Amino acid sequence: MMYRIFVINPGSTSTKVAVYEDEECVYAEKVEHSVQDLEKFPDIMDQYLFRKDNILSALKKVGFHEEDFDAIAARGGILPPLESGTYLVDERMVDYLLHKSPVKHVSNLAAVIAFEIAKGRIPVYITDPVSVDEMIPEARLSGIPEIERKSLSHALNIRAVCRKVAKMLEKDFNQLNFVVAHLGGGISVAAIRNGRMIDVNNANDEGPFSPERTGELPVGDVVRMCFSGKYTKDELKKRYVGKGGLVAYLGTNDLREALKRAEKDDYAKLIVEAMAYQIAKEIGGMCAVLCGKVDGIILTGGMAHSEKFTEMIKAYVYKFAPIFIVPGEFELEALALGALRVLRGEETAKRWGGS
Ligand SMILES: Nc1ncnc2c1ncn2[C@@H]1O[C@H](COP(=O)(O)OP(=O)(O)O)[C@@H](O)[C@H]1O
Ligand SMILES: CCCC(=O)OP(=O)(O)O
Repeated sequence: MMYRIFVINPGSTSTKVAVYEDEECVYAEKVEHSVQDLEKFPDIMDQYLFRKDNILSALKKVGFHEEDFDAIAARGGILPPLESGTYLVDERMVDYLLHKSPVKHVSNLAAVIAFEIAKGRIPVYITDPVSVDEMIPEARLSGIPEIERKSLSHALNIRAVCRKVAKMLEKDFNQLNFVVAHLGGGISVAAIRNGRMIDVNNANDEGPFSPERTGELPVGDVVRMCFSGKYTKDELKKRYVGKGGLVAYLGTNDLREALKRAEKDDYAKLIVEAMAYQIAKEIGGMCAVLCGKVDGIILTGGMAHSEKFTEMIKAYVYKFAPIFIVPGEFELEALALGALRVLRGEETAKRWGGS
């Protein structure tokens, strides 16, 4: 029996959709949203109808209808911390994502829209949401009791590329240790021990600076900035997520553009090299988390397309473990395969305990 799955993955500036028939992707589209379109919605969650209309139009354009699918697979958003795996979406989860999630992230919309499209006729699944949390206890402490470190990462792509490399090595993912650096608009660097993500930088607040985010900052200076009276809370937030990193230094979030400028401009060269340096430093830290027992360091995400950039990182970390470059992201595929494993009965969908 063939299963047809509709996949929904909203990103900050686009919504990606795909149709899978078993493991085969028969249709994929990235629906781009202009800044002008998105600016109409000051609150991300108000984009709900706009995103849903875009998704349904994309479907209709290629002749699919809601009733053609056996399931919908949606990117999981910011739920309370949870184990990796595939979860059945229910009303309580939808309510949480819509009204209670502590972080407004566009991934929160995916399951909500999917649930509305499914109308209870077919199941909706999320796989490895942003808030997958498998951190070991010692990774949780920040140094201030009221603040616990949070596991908010590109868990879906990180786990998908681990599976790919494990398959290449003809080994079981659950018996391998990896350090994975997802190098996108935001950056997550994770330590994977026997298939579990035991530590990862929060891609919004910690780790290296990235094309659009500052990552970790010197805390004393941040406090001074907060109390300077010069910025509102929202302005400061935008400085560290959205307008930080490459954007702050070079006015672009595009590594290709930054690399081009670096050929002639020493300042741009310094910034790109500093980003590679910070990424390497985080990778080194995660190698220590794994006590140096690392089967592979995986570089993935959009920036891993650039050989020039991955070579800069490799120069620091090549002695630690074999390096695997898996450019781009495999989120649509990972969502489809997560749902497929459940439809085929190879895995049971987890029920979300709620909050
Ligand atoms: N072929 C490429 N060469 C170098 N950098 C690239 C390439 N493709 C994408 N990038 C860079 O990757 C970053 C975005 O990563 P991506 O994973 O696509 O983003 P997102 O996190 O938004 O999904 C941008 O800085 C972009 O310039
Ligand atoms: C908050 C962690 C996940 C994340 O940063 O996703 P995007 O890069 O897609 O915003």
